Amino acid sequence: MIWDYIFGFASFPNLSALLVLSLAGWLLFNKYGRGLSHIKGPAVAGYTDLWRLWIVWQRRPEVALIALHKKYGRVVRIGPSAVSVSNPAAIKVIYGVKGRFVKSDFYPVQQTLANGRPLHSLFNTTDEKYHGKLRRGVANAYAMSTLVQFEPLVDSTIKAFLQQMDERYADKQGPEGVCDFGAWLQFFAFDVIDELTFSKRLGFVDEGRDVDGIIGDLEWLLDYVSVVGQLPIIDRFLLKNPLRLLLNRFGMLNSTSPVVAFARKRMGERQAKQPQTKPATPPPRRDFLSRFLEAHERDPDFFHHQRVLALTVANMFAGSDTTAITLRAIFYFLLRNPESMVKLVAELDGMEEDAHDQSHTQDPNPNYDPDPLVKWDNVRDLPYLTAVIKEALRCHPAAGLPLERVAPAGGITIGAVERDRDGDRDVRHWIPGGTIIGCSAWTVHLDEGVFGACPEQFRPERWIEASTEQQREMSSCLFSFGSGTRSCIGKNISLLEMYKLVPAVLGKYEIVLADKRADWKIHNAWFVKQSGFKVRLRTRRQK
Ligand code: HEM
Repeated sequence: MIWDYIFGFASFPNLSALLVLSLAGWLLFNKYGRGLSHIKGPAVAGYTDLWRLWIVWQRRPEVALIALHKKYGRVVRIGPSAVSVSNPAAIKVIYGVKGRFVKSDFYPVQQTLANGRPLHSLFNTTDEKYHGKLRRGVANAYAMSTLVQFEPLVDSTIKAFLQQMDERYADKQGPEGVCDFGAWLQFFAFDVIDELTFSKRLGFVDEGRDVDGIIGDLEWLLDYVSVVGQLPIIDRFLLKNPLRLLLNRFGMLNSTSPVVAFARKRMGERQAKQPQTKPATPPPRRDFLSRFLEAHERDPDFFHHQRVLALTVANMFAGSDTTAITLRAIFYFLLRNPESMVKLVAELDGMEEDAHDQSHTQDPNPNYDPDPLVKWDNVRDLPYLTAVIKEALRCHPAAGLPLERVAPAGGITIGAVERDRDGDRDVRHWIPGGTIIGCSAWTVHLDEGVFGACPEQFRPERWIEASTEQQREMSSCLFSFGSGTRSCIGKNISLLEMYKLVPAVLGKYEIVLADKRADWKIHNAWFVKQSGFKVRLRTRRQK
């Protein structure tokens, strides 16, 4: 009897109607049942995450987000269960050291595969306990005190970079002298991270090209993760579908990315070279891999080889494009603001002679370097250089999407009662537990209350003119490296690269834009990459 009823109902029109009703019910639940109806935003965004996906697909989500915050205020609903916050004060709440807001499912989409298994790295894991143990085990390798030991590794890549600039472009007329500087800065950033991690450059700078298609592969991955990350479930049907993983595990399909293949090869070489007995003193130049392998020796169960591999891959994934983007921003903004360029060059020229590394001159040997590089210790406190780097990080943050976290169970109140000339305004918002919430540096950095007037303008002076208290506030709200327990562990390394490369290039060349009328092009696929940044180089002087 009941079966007759069910089969009688299961006609095509009835099933279609049921489907339409369920879909409508689900959309309405998304819009009104998730506890976010009180937060303003584009109407469609409340119904489906496909809206976010579409915005990201168009490759300028940072522009869309800035416009949304201008229109709707500091808290904007960008999905059925997702909000973006542009209020700098929210950084402490969302990314605070207690780590109560865990990373969202956006991050595991970024896990690269090795033998059909996703690599859980420092960057992409959502497991806070695991992350804490992993980070504590290797934090020392990234510490400020370790930088001095990394300096020679950065120097060797800078020298290779300058040599290529000399041989290929410097002082050349016509099309021959036009250097795609943006591409070269990327070659530099990739080679530095290879050198720091494995003591071996892959050869991007030496060959002037994308070796083994690594840059192209990462670009593809970023295009994929930025879009799929808006609806992470799709990843299970595409890159991480179980059949694909299984075929990969049994060697019937090779989906190991070139970055992982490169890292694994280097690890294999290192392990083959390792002596049977431990040396009494560690080697003088310890790269990241040797430090990670030391962690493996201390705790082989936790830091097993797959994890060591994940750590090296995280360096390459998180440390190459981001640094290249910031370097491009520094040079580009300087070229677009000649008065800033003049001030910076004057500061660098004014450095004392001993700011240059002449350590090897004590040794009267053929290694004498007539063109020494500045030392980190001598440039790290230069006020204008520091202001330029901070301002470039502020105006063009490398990460171009909100750094998504999940609000803790029990929910949270964001905002405060604000007082202005018109009296008190209650701008508090209740965010239910489980909501995806995040700040994007692109919107946070436009806060006039923190960063001063005309925040859309590149003006390094704002970091110098501000009072000590304001400077502290600005630095704590500079969100380019994230904040809290999951903030960038490689920040010091990238600063080392910037503080060394910028003086090296500007000390050697006068740079001009190849075509002043041509703006760079921007492609935001999680990382906000620029292209079409071409220059000419004229040799200034030999030190
Ligand atoms: C200008 C250069 C860089 C920028 C702008 C940058 C930006 C960031 C940001 C925003 C995060 C936090 C992501 C989040 O919360 O979702 C992060 C994390 C991370 N970065 Fe960087 N980064 C840079 C350079 C580097 C370098 C050179 C390395 C490696 C040597 C590196 C390794 C990492 C790692 C491993 C994490 C994950 C940290 C954790 O969760 O514990 N980054 N970076």
